[in-house]
Amino acid sequence: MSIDLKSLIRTIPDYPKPGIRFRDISTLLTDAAGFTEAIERMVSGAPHDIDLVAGIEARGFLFAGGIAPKLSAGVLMLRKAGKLPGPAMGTDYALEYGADRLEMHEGAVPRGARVLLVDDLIATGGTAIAATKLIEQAGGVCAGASFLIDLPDLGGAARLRDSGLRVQSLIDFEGE
Ligand SMILES: O=P(O)(O)OC[C@H]1O[C@H](OP(=O)(O)OP(=O)(O)O)[C@H](O)[C@@H]1O
Ligand SMILES: Nc1ncnc2[nH]cnc12
Repeated sequence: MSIDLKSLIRTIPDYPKPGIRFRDISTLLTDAAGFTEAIERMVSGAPHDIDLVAGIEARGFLFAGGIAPKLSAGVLMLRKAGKLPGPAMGTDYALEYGADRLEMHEGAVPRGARVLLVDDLIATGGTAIAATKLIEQAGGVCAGASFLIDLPDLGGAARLRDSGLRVQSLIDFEGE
């Protein structure tokens, strides 16, 4: 029997700002069976001819680290501004509750490498679209995107699909 992964997500109202319903994955992460099943389902819905799994800091790292070995792929860290030690390239983007910048090491993506983008959640899609731009700017091919959670009311997954990307998510919070 499959686990009801949605029941393992906790919703915290008015975090980090009034009006935001924060979908907290920490309660799924501490559930060993739930986290294991989430990784297995993300792997089975993703394209398998992948060279690198790109995880978005911070929560995306957890899923990228779980998925990549199962696809025999490496992990590409997409970090927030100023965290990488080597020469980096980056892009600025808007969030549901602010603004941020994503960076990656120059030369981290071999030309033509097939990259699966992974994060815990997609909302407006600002972060994921910035990530796909960065991967492509670096010479990689964004072969798909996998999220644990989609907030369809904010339209991010639809925007990504409209750009031609294969997108999967396991859990939706719609109109709630
Ligand atoms: O689709 P979007 O509207 O761009 O929002 C989605 C992003 O927001 C959250 O990260 P956050 O920026 O809160 O960073 P964190 O993981 O470091 O807490 C989430 O983990 C995604 O990366
Ligand atoms: N509502 C939300 N909950 C958790 N992470 C988010 N990232 C953007 N919107 C979010």
